Amino acid sequence: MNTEIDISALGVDGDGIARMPDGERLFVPGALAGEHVSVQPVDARSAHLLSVLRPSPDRVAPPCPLFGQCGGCAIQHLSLPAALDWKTETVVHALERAGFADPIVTARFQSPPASRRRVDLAIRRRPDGVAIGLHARRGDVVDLTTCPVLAPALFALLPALREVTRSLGALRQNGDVLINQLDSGPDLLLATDGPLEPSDRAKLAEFARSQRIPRIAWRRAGTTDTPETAAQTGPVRHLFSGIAVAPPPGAFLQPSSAGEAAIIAAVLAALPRKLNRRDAIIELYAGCGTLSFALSEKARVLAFEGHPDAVASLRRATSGTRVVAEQRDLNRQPVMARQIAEAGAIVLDPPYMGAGAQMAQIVEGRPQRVVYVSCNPQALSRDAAGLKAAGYTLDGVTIIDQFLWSTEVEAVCVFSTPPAPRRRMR
Ligand SMILES: C[S@@+](CC[C@H](N)C(=O)[O-])C[C@H]1O[C@@H](n2cnc3c(N)ncnc32)[C@H](O)[C@@H]1O
Repeated sequence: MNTEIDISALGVDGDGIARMPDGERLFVPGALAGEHVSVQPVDARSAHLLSVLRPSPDRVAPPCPLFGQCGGCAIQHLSLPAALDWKTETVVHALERAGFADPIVTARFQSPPASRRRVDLAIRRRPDGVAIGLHARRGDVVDLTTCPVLAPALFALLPALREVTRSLGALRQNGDVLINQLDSGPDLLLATDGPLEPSDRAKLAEFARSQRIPRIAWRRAGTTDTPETAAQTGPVRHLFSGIAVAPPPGAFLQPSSAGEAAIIAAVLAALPRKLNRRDAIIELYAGCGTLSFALSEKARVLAFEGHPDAVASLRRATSGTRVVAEQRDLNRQPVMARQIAEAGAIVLDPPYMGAGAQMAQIVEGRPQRVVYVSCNPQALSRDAAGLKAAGYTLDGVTIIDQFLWSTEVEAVCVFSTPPAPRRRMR
């Protein structure tokens, strides 16, 4: 039976939320906060949007014809300024839940459309060819025939990529491809559900030559095997703060270069003023050095990273710099409180699940400045609660929206604590 309801909020997945008379929440995909809508209930917790009777002033026409089918974007019906406000609130609420009342938002950044330089796409063989794209929210792959998010150079590869993957014996039904748009050109990590035959390698080599792709790596789909090089036409190279790094296939890269610059600027601005040349910054979850070389302009950097290939590429680039890189699984073997305590500052950029066991050592080490780069407000809330309990203040937070039209948001948070009082000698 159709019902009219008021939408009171936008949930973390981008669905409208209505409060029902029994206090339960009803999720309505496609509806926005403040709207009066007509819905058809699907089950006790969700409903299908039939029509918007009173639209939000923030509602806009989605810029992409695939919106609603393709699972890549969740909030194209919300204006970009309103999306940035909503993402800001998500981070602010996460910090409030951790105990920091009224966080000061120091700066906000939103990347422009058509600037995404890293993407992970699914590949499906179909009777009429190959589809390459993102999964529908609860369904199959939607062929990416247009995309307002991807950088044009990256999107331009897709037609030729469809053709070459269609011809591969290694692609039986399913595969995926991670593309990093590096300074040296597109870097592809292809995974397929069948083994790579010599004839496949020849086709990939020709594709790499014709598309000016320096490297195509391959591994079996569904595995985390070390990728093998399937085709190489030239060196792989990417500059981080002017230092050339050769990232491994599928390396973590910030999704846009402007977003990367905004994160670096916020992290550098957060460092203590009195750092001197002998101080060391401890950088945790350093990847291939996105932040490391920028930080090294301020002090020595001890950079810890768990992925062996990432840390190897970082290490190869450190000669002549003030960065020392060490491989460490920071869940199993965190940097201990005693070493943390001696650092001039701690900079951490943990994965989606947050800093886990490493956070306990940071809290115990009580460094004066902790700069936390977050990609998940829930994990940030958990980790920041430990800092609050230890007496830290939150100096400010920078909001970074570089996953345009998705529900993802990043933040750079600056935490400080006064030095521990010295014990008097009796
Ligand atoms: C969000 S990325 C940040 C990388 C880098 N700071 C950047 O901006 O490019 C998180 C990094 O944490 C690393 N990582 C994930 N789990 C880890 C662990 N248990 N120990 C150490 N590093 C880990 C990943 O390999 C990845 O490089």
